[in-house]
Amino acid sequence: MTTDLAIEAENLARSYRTRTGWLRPQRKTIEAVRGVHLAVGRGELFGLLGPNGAGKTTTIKMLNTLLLPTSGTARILGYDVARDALEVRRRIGYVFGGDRGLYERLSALDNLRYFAELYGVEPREQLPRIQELLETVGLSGREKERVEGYSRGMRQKLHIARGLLHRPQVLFLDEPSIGVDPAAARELRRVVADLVAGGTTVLLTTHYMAEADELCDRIAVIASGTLRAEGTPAELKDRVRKLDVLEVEVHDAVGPEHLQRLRDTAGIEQATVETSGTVDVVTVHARPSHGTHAAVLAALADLRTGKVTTREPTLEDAYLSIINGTTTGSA
Ligand SMILES: Nc1ncnc2c1ncn2[C@@H]1O[C@H](COP(=O)(O)OP(=O)(O)OP(=O)(O)O)[C@@H](O)[C@H]1O
Repeated sequence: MTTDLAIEAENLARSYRTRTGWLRPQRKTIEAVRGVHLAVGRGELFGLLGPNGAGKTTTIKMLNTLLLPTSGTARILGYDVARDALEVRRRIGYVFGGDRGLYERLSALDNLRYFAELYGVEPREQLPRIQELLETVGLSGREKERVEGYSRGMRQKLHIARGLLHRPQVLFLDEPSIGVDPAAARELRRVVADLVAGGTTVLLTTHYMAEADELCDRIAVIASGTLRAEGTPAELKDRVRKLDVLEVEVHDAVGPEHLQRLRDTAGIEQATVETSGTVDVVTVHARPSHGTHAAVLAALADLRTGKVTTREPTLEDAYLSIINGTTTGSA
């Protein structure tokens, strides 16, 4: 089957039926994914970003045949995920973050041997393929150790090696760097970038904006089951480039009333706060104006403020602006 697209979705939707309550249980339908369109080219590294519960994992599970769509269609390398599930499975790998999916009491080598058997890798190809993958992910020399002694970063690398055993053309990476330290996360990014350089198509979900910015060719932002924006990291950042980003250090606790005061100020599109060490840092997105500086400080007048800085918008600024609804549509 020939198509330039590795991943396609048209109007893809999935709802879950659940029960709420205990004494008087009631049926409830959750529309996790509501009509998603995707077109990912072969060899692309595509990021799917969104807040918790946005529908990222549900989307991935439909694309990799683990869940049937409630409506809509999806194809991987031209094969329909519902009708040609076997053909799809042969060509994809799935790696998810966290602790599931590996045998703790076995060595990394034995884990990979087991999965190679399970994925139907030819017996005489198994060992060379495993050695090659251990090399790719940087675990050579540690493969005889039991997984229970592995660090988070090493486990993630092993997960990636497992997902690549059968040489998938399309790899789904669901939060690969969750809980991994910065040095190990950088190593993982190198592994992912190398895979894409070698021609693998990757669909990645992550909550780390800097990771998405560094790695992804294109990004789609999903919230409440619908796509809110799509474009290259640069295109997404351009949406907020017309805004000034102001950061104010505050040495007292910033309350919801301060944020509300800021949001009610003319020209301010967004105000958020994050605690960094002993200070609260208030970030404000504002339309460029001479008065912004003074207006922001006035809104925080009852607090002890420190350094005020203006900086270039980051992908995180663009992301927050998209999911909070201050920018919409395709880039
Ligand atoms: N098996 C299930 N049964 C019922 N509801 C579910 C099920 N799986 C997911 N949901 C709901 O569907 C919605 C989307 O969940 P999903 O796991 O796809 O989000 P996500 O974007 O991957 O979130 P996170 O970033 O937290 O992993 C959420 O409201 C979630 O509670």
